[in-house]
Amino acid sequence: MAAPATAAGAGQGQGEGKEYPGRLTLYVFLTCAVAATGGLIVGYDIGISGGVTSMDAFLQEFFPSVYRKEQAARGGGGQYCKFDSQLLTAFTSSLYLAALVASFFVASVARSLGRRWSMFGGGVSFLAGAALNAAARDVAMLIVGRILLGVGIGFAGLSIPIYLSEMAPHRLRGTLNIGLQLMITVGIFSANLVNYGAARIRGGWGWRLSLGLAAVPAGIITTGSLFLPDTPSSLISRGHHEQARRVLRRIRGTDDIEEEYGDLVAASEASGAVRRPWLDILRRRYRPQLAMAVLVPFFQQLTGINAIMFYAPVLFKTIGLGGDASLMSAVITGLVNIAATFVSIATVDRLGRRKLFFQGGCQMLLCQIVIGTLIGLEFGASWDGAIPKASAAAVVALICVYVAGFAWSWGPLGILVPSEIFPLEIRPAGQGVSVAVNMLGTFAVAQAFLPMLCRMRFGLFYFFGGWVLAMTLFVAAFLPETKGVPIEKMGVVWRTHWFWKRFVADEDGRAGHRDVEMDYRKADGIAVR
Ligand SMILES: OC[C@H]1O[C@](O)(CO)[C@@H](O)[C@@H]1O
Repeated sequence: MAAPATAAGAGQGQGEGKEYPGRLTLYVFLTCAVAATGGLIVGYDIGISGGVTSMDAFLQEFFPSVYRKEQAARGGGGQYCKFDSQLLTAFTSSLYLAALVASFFVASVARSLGRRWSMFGGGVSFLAGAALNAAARDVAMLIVGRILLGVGIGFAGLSIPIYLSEMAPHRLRGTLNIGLQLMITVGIFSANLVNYGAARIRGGWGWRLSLGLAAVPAGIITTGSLFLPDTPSSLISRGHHEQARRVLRRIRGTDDIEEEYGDLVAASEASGAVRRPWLDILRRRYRPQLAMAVLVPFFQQLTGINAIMFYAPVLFKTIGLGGDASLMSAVITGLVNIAATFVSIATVDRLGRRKLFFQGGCQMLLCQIVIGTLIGLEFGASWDGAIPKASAAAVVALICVYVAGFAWSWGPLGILVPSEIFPLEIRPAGQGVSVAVNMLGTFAVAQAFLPMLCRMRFGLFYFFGGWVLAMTLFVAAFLPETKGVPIEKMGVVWRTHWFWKRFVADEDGRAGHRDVEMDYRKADGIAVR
């Protein structure tokens, strides 16, 4: 059923979209669900490292000096610094550097072989990494394994968000895209559970189980991707027109796909002129998208979320909860993370991206101020002994509220927004930039968190809080609303934005999308200059 086009607000560049015929079919839902399972590998890895690096047997075997330091701190004193070791953080963060490097060449694979094969490649590399890690005999094996996992994550992080955004009917793009973040949160949570169980295994081999079980999510996406069709956009841009039509008919559940197909072809033809996406992306007319591809993931990581995700067990141990209690608390934050992601799924295409960013930002900021103050008051600058039970419980509760705020705002939207703003010709390159920045940010936080906790102590929460304030103001002023705008017509949100229009306007004539966008703007009652 074709609904009439609705009017789009200009102001912030908000655009309500037009409607193509078709509906949400079971088929598109299932393909998106299978693709989203790739998020499990990303999440599993984020959740597993913190728990493993707090297991005594693992530390004794690979990082004996950290182990001795931790033992010495058990009697009290030095709480903020007991886990500070560069080698230990290198274990955690080597993966993110590898993913960063991988995201640069995956863009070419996604462009020339399609989104599906890049997902498959990611799964295979991740499988190999899991095997190597589970069998590790020395730090070198551990780190090579982590690098393979990182390459897997680079592949998945680049191709899955694009896949989802290209398959989804645009009215439900947010909802379906967030399936990926949902799977990331499920991955983190499963990893926390596995760690909780593995830490209890006698004989000190629990960490092998934790690292080896990464093969399960890797197996799921590797096999799953073999059954997925490629996206219509990707098929068209590689010249498979009939196949693209077939997929479009099937995913929209109607034969009346010519209008959408025509727009996709127009977008693809416009993009045909772009032969060097890595250079073209630097052109002035792509400046708004490039700015977002860099800043959105950069800010996402500076919320400080991964300080919690990686190190929740360490952090909770640091504030004096026992080993088990701290893993258990990490499990609780994991559950909150999943549950709150559903809020985003349910509201993102109705409320829009901006409202969620704004509400989530305010909630995180408040929590960070209160947590910092609470820990500061309890411990001050010198940290001796454990925090009283009531205060520790309050910190855990506040961290949950903070995680919830993140999970319906910057978590999913940090993936969704970059995947939906780029025109086809530079979409993989743009997503590559976004994944690279995300990985760099994740790496920096992973690497810097323990030394920062050691030096800034409770002030660390204020540090991240300051960034959350900055990003919330940034969104208010610079991020246009993208809900409901067809992905191939996204150019309109920049052309009607108070700030960004100056970058896109002067190259209009050469933009290629001009006609398509003009039609869209006329249809939607947007003033055409
Ligand atoms: O759910 C939290 C997780 O979500 C991400 O931000 C990905 O969007 C990760 O970096 C983080 O660990």
